[in-house]
Amino acid sequence: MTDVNLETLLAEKLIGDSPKMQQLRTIIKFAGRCNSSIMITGPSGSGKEVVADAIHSISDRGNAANIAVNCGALPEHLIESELFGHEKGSFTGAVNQHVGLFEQADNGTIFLDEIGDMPINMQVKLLRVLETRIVNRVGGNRNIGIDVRVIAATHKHLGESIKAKAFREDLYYRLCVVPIEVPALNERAEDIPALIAHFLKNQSEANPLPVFTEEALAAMQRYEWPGNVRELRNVVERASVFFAGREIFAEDVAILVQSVIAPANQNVETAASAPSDAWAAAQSTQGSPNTVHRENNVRDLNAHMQSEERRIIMNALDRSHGVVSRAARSINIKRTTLIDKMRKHNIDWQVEDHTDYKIAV
Ligand SMILES: Nc1ncnc2c1ncn2[C@@H]1O[C@H](COP(=O)(O)OP(=O)(O)OP(=O)(O)O)[C@@H](O)[C@H]1O
Repeated sequence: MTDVNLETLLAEKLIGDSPKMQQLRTIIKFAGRCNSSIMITGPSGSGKEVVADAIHSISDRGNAANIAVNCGALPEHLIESELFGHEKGSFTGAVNQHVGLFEQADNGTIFLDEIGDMPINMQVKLLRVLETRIVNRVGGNRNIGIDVRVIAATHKHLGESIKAKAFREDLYYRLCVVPIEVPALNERAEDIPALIAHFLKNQSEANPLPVFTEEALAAMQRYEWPGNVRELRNVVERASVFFAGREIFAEDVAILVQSVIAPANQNVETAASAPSDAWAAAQSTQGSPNTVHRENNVRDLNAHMQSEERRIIMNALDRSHGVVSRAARSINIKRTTLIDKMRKHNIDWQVEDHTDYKIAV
């Protein structure tokens, strides 16, 4: 691939020209040329999968398979056979032979998303495959050689998982040959107008597009974007419906971002028509009187944030009648992330007597 083609491809896939994005593109170009394992970190929705996809596309493996696996979404008892395959009859339900994802990705790339969620016993097996480049199907006795480039990603601090013995240090170093960090959107607010234009271009042609005024763009750049680029994409989609063919002003931005997080001192019903905390912060660099008052009452920021997170999750689950996927969508996080957080906060259907929270939905 010529340098010009490579630049064009990267510019199409990864929108944004801020210094942080330019730096990221430089690392991606380097990563595309080498064959080492890569660990991509960064907050949820920041674009880790987009980066992994870009690396695959510009690499020599670009024409071979690029297989993405969400390690947090695979049921624990199926992970091994999903990743490495199984032979017919190797366990109850194995009615056919199954070629695992590693074999399917031969000569190409496998993207192991949410690697921090991989069960510890599978981490040992993954490490062995990375070291030997050989897979064994469950119930099989053949060594199958594979040539696969591994890209892993996580939004977790794996250092903490390693300390807690939930993630193997040897696997971490094996995967983290080329570490890449994707910055949060609020660290590159300069990219927001270009991202908005990009997402508007992808909207249905059925409705006339809205027009973000300069002041609305500035307000969007002041907002914190806790859900990063994914949240921005959702807000642009919402804008295309609410403001089809109309101009969007700064005050309209509050309406667009409001449904993401309810303010701390409001109940769920009233929160639906009020701007979010992050929006309140964006409105004024001084903070509104309301914000200042709430902050003065906070004596332990960590504990406060934990209890806020729990409260928001409980409200979302209540509104979705315990349907986890719907609750996750309503607060703009992945279903697997919500399940993680439910575990962290000990939310389950046994604890809460009034609602039947269905973790597996
Ligand atoms: N730089 C970018 N240019 C264009 N689209 C982007 C960019 N970054 C992210 N996106 C879009 O934002 C959304 C979220 O990106 P992605 O899934 O890559 O995030 P992630 O960091 O992998 O999230 P998670 O941690 O939740 O898996 C996707 O729709 C993606 O296409």
